[in-house]
Amino acid sequence: MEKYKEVIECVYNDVKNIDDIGKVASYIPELAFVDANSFGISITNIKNENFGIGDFETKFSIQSISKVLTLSLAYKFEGAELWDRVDVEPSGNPFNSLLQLEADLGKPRNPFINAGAIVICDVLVSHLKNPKADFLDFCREISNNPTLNYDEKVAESERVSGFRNVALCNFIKSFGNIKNNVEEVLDLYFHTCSLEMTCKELSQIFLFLTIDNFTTKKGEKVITESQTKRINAIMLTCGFYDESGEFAFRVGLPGKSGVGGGIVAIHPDKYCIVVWSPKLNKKGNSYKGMLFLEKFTSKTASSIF
Ligand SMILES: NC(=O)CC[C@H](N)C(=O)O
Repeated sequence: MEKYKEVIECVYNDVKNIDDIGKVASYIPELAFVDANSFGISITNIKNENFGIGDFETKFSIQSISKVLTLSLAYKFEGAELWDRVDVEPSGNPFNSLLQLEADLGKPRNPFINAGAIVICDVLVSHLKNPKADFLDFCREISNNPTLNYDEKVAESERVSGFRNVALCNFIKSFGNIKNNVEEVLDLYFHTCSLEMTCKELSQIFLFLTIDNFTTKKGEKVITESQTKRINAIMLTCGFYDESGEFAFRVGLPGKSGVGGGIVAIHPDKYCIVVWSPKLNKKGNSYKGMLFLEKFTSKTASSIF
């Protein structure tokens, strides 16, 4: 941890005051109220040792980072059958695009674009008695953190402004790939996106994808080793929408971003690192977050390649 700590302090100070060309997401009105200059980093290693700097203990909206959590639970339920409903190919398109869905007959390219995550939420609605409460329980259990919660204001803001997501869900349903009621599926989707966590909490919850054979405090396995490998692979190839290649090229770790400005990156068997800076580049990924991680993995020579 000492080696990482020194590099994090140094890169944090380097990146903190650079001219940030990004813009805070405002298409979900509630997200625009964030302090645009927030900047936090947290790293947790497989021994559960943690180090953080800056605003690493401030809660923010994790947005699409939640797509990894919903996928994990749906994969646990369905196993390999899940891939009949959603593919595992990079889309090369923006996260909220409708473009490929018609040609692909309502089967989303991957679970980390909005279309794919909406199908994953439909799978969860089919399996869970109380989808919102049960999914939250799953997150609380794998993180051993009973304080995790949704931000109802953000969820409501998404509901009233989520025209594209409503379109996506209805369009996919027209192909038969949404089995439940559209409102119920979207209600779960908007809530999962509204989950709020700190950088520290995020770097801890994702230990289940960092550590082989991870078990919860109750001694239960979350997903199998093979499932862990596959989810990390999808993060590497699809975690940053049409900038996934760029992230793999510059940072070299499996990761996932959200329009709240958070990025989670995993070095399997070593650590999980999280950066939060709300100003986003044109592809919807945190501008400073990507820069920080590029410098961090370069200086520590700790990418997976
Ligand atoms: N990329 C993201 O973080 C997008 C999530 C956002 N809730 C949406 O549905 O548009």
